[in-house]
Amino acid sequence: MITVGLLGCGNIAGLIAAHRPGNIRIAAVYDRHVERADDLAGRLGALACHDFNEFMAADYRVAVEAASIGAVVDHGEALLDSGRDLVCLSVGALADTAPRERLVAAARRAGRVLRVPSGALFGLDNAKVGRISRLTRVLLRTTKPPRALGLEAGARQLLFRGAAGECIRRYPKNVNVAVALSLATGREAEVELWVDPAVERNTHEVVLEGEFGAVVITVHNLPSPDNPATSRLAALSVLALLSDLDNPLVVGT
Ligand SMILES: NC(=O)C1=CN([C@@H]2O[C@H](COP(=O)(O)OP(=O)(O)OC[C@H]3O[C@@H](n4cnc5c(N)ncnc54)[C@H](O)[C@@H]3O)[C@@H](O)[C@H]2O)C=CC1
Ligand SMILES: O=C([O-])CC(=O)C(=O)O
Repeated sequence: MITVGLLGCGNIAGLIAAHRPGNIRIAAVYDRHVERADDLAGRLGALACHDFNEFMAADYRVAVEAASIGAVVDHGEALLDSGRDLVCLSVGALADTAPRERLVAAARRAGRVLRVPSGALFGLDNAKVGRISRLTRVLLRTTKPPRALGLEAGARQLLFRGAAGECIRRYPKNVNVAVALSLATGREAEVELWVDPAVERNTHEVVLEGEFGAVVITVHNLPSPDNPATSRLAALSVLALLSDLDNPLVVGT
């Protein structure tokens, strides 16, 4: 049984709770909105933590952050130092070298692992060959319905083109995947962020070229029910990651 503490009781946490398989028990939940923690804990029979100290004191093996970049910056190190693995969805917190190195150092000190799930993307598994064999192009082209960014647009519109680190600074709730792709490949991704009133799904195109050859992967993600910016796949991907922690047969690089 894998025991989990959920940091953040919003949309992804709700999906994790609804779809969790039998080998995962959510033992404790924490949100800065106390009523969200109470509500989710009530549905799960978990401990509702009303502040971060309570969450630290609770008994679970893996912390899953589904909150915000700020939550990772504020609490990531303490969670790792306490001897838990940390699964981090707000990957934008790892875009800059200094905070990333602080978290990695904490994981190393504690002998634990900071895990970045595939989230809303497919293809991070073999994208990791970029750390072994040269890639000449790493591009993420993301297209979302305007409402996912709280915008109205009459036509397809390019919001941003440039480096992943700059894109996540400008759109911290929409392109965590760009930072995940950069970390996987070891090369900062170029990003195009579009809004398009003609699309219903959050669409991510991953384009990689290099010594291995070339690949284009397009993911057409259903948005999640309570947050159109976030794809359902991101929550399911965390459950797949957690399920593998105790698995004697692990598939995928
Ligand atoms: N890596 C990936 O592929 C993806 C990552 N994300 C990221 O995952 C995170 C969660 O997404 P959702 O569940 O859709 O968001 P949400 O907004 O529905 O829920 C986030 C919850 O966390 C709580 N929270 C935020 N900061 C907190 C803090 N410092 N301390 C305690 N509670 C805090 C909020 O009150 C809220 O209830 C976001 O940062 C989002 O950008 C979303 C989609 C894909
Ligand atoms: O859920 C998605 O499609 C991607 C997303 O919001 C993110 O990476 O922050």
